[in-house]
Amino acid sequence: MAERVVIIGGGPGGYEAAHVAAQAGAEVTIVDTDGLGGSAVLTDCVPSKTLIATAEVMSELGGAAELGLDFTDHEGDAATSIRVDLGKVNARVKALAAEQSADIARRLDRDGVTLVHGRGRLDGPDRVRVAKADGSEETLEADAVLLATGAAPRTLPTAQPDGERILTWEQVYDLTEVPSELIVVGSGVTGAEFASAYLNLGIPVTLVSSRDRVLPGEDADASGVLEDVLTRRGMNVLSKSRMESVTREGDVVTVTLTDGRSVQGSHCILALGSVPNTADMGLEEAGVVLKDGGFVAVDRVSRTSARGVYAAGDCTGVLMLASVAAKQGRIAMWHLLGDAVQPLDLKQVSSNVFTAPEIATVGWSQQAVDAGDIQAEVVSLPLSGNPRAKMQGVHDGFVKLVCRPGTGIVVGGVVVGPRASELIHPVALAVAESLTADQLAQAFTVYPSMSGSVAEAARRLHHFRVEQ
Ligand SMILES: Cc1cc2nc3c(=O)[nH]c(=O)nc-3n(C[C@H](O)[C@H](O)[C@H](O)COP(=O)(O)OP(=O)(O)OC[C@H]3O[C@@H](n4cnc5c(N)ncnc54)[C@H](O)[C@@H]3O)c2cc1C
Ligand SMILES: NC(=O)c1ccc[n+]([C@@H]2O[C@H](COP(=O)([O-])OP(=O)(O)OC[C@H]3O[C@@H](n4cnc5c(N)ncnc54)[C@H](O)[C@@H]3O)[C@@H](O)[C@H]2O)c1
Repeated sequence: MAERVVIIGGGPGGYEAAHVAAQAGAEVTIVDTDGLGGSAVLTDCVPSKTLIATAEVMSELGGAAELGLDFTDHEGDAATSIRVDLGKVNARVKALAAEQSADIARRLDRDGVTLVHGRGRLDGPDRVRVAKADGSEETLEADAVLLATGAAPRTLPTAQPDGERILTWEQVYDLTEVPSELIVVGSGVTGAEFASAYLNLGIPVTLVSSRDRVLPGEDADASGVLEDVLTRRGMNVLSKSRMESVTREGDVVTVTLTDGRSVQGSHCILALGSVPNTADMGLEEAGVVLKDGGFVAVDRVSRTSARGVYAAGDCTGVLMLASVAAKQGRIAMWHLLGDAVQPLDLKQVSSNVFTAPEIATVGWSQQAVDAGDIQAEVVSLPLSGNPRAKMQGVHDGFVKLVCRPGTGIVVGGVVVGPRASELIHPVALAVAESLTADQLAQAFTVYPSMSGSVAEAARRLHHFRVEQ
């Protein structure tokens, strides 16, 4: 008899696992509350990158004068005024997210996956109870369960979203009018991306950052470049500033800081991190151990502490990325169904911060090298010397490579610049395949191209070995 797999949560952790299990012949059911694609497709990853696509065009137009495009008429007045129609942008964002969700539903249907709408909870390790919107309940028996319930925006009792002017990142797409003065609280990846996007859409932005720099988790040189660019473009970055509360009076939102200062604006986005969707799910009763903050504890093949119960994605708190969620989900199913499986290796994950400029990273970091966690050489090359960058008016950014001293094997890298998300791929390939810097340098790059800087950085790591 086919294995009965029940997956709770229809985001990338859940739906990618469903494909693997269905293709292997399992009988698969996804239980989901919000719609297939999960937060990744409906509220987080896809909508934010669609918004950022519009912001990117605005940002490129901002640099057009340097390339000889004149936006003024003969009297020197602006002949073309470019303004964002946020209503239109957000309608496009929502339509695209809905279409992607429908696309995922069609593909799962084709694979024979059953979808049950409702909220799932464990009733022991091998039974899932689903509470449906109409008040009815369904019980699903399972040989294995995958928890893939994701996470939700963190708020504070003193900073409660009202959905109009005090917003979580999930609520920004209901805006139809352009904020006159936006305050973004939190300078992690979410906060930095929204602050950068709205700034590039022409909106004055204040970024409240509790740490001494934006993106405290990223490469220090990269976040330095970003902060420099953001402040040059007019962003008000308040560092070492912790928000105490957010209040609203009429059209004015006030963010009060713990040191007594306050900042006012028309709208505020809270980007304070996430909390896992693991409460009231019968997890601990079923033997599933939770870590600090309520995240599900898993091993590198996505097993929880309860036999037959796996977990994937943001609910595990392991590098909260859509790509990692999907990989954890697939690994869980490969392991369950006895297929060849390689445990999750976070050192191979490439990620990108979609700010302008973008920051892409893979493998070991310079921070780890500096801390002595790994012995490695680091080379950094500014993009400003790259011929293509000069032609395109790109002044900020760099390529950094991290490589083992003896073997020359590339173990990490950072790219800061336009489309860094694409430029990181050769470095990710080198890390995944244990290529040496010499091998990376040997491959032809197009002249002129930004990727020429990746090869140039690799050439800098070459050590001449002269025969004695
Ligand atoms: C603003 C923002 C931008 C991001 N951008 C990127 C990006 O560019 N690239 C990237 O790789 N990552 C990005 N991420 C991270 C990415 O969105 C998450 O890592 C990803 O969504 C995790 O997928 P998941 O399957 O674990 O959960 P989710 O996508 O959150 O899906 C979980 C689903 O389960 C449902 N659910 C919850 N509880 C239950 C229950 N009890 N019963 C049934 N269903 C339930 C939820 O409603 C949801 O639909 C971004 C995150 C944010 C906040
Ligand atoms: N492009 C992407 O892939 C992408 C985009 C967004 C998020 N994500 C992922 O989602 C995860 C979460 O990122 P995030 O940025 O949402 O959360 P985070 O936890 O990384 O950052 C939240 C920030 O808010 C700050 N903060 C908390 N309380 C505060 C207060 N009272 N005042 C001021 N600052 C305060 C914290 O110090 C922290 O720096 C990350 O793992 C990230 O990789 C990925």
